[in-house]
Amino acid sequence: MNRVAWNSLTAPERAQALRRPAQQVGARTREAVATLLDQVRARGDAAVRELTERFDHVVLDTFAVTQVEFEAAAATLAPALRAAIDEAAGRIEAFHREGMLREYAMDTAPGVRCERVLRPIARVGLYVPAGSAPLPSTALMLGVPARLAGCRDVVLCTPPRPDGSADPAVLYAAMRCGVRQVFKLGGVQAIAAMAFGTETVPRCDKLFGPGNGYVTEAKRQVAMLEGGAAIDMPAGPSEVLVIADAGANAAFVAADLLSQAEHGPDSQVLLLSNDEELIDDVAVQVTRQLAILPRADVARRALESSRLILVDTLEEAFAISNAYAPEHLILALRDARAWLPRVETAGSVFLGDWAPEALGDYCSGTNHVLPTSGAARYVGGLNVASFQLAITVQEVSREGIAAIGPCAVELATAEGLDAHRLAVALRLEEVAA
Ligand SMILES: NC(=O)c1ccc[n+]([C@@H]2O[C@H](COP(=O)([O-])OP(=O)(O)OC[C@H]3O[C@@H](n4cnc5c(N)ncnc54)[C@H](O)[C@@H]3O)[C@@H](O)[C@H]2O)c1
Ligand SMILES: N[C@H](CO)Cc1c[nH]c[nH+]1
Ligand SMILES: [Zn+2]
Repeated sequence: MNRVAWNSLTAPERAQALRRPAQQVGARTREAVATLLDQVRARGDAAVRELTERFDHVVLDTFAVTQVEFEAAAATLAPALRAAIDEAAGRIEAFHREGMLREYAMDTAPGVRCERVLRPIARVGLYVPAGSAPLPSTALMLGVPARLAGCRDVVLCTPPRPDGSADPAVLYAAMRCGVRQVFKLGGVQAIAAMAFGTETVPRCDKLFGPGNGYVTEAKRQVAMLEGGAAIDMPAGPSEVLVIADAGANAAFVAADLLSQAEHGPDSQVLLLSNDEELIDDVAVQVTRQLAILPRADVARRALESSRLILVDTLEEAFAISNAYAPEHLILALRDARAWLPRVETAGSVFLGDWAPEALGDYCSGTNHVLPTSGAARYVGGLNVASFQLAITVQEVSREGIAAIGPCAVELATAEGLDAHRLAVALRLEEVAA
């Protein structure tokens, strides 16, 4: 793996060391995605069918998963896997339920009642990746909060397998969340179908879920197009940043780095440590563990843009991490909790030697749909609120307008908006009469 000593790097070299491969989405990708979106928008299902043949090498007459397919999926799944999906769903639901927004109301002045009420987003589109590995856990991470929010229509797209079927574990996880509108579609064509609607895929108000560079770029573009759809966040190629001290277990750290590297060639994994010996040991462990990883080829490509970084102090490591804003941050530190206040940006944090990031991926209860490419500077991971509208309400009595009306009149006058002033002043006159 690439090793660097932070204090020996110039400013441009530091920027280069932390540059994400996914940020190098070139003009060519942007243009290709825009063209594919246009095709689906203009020609609906016919274009979706052609693109599925081109990119997934599958010819599909219909994309919708049938009741028979759902039942077959549940029946073919090994009982142990069904039980694991059920167990994970239970903890994800418990944690997300506890963190739900609440409605509230208060009197901001006598006779002025202000409230927040919550409504589900009516029709949401979920994307579950399956390009290089089907991710049933992602179906849970999306489906559980959508269900808790009470979304009326939940559409889910996931790429087809070579035989034209959908992954049975993804279907079982979808069913577990009450999702029955599932389409065997992947990539840009899936995002376009849910954003614009086609003859068979319903148009959705907001799209959710992770994906590769094409999926993430397609989401970015549909969010900017008139008649497109809102999106949750940029949730692209996986990342992890580990801050480890001399007492960390090198084999654990290496396994955590590789667990994200194996997601895709454009994943990025970083280790920051103030202990050179630990870095040596992690490098040895990475090589050793890579030798027996089935997805070693993918991981090796991700490691090309990954780094083992020697820092002078742990404080410096936190400064680097906060600037980088990683999707996942592992603190393999003695008394990791004591360092938590230093964390200013991150999608999800894992404290101590016994909290591998893979637990958050599957079953600790937190959500694994998290911001990548530095988006953790301004957005958090997926939660129930992502699927809700927070609507404010105000109810004002005669007493209320008498109390706060003059304030509005003053501000409207200052802004030179006379109709605003009048809307309040007329009522004030009536109340005074
Ligand atoms: N940030 C998060 O929260 C999070 C969570 C889970 C997974 N992920 C990431 O999701 C990604 C999953 O990627 P994946 O590839 O396995 O599955 P995917 O489902 O995202 O992408 C597969 C689809 O890409 C399309 N595609 C492939 N080559 C193309 C091309 N040349 N042009 C246009 N479209 C093309 C195909 O239609 C295919 O169906 C990984 O990068 C993983 O790290 C991120
Ligand atoms: N680590 C991924 C998010 O970057 C989520 C995931 C799903 N399955 C395994 N991992
Ligand atoms: Zn993962």
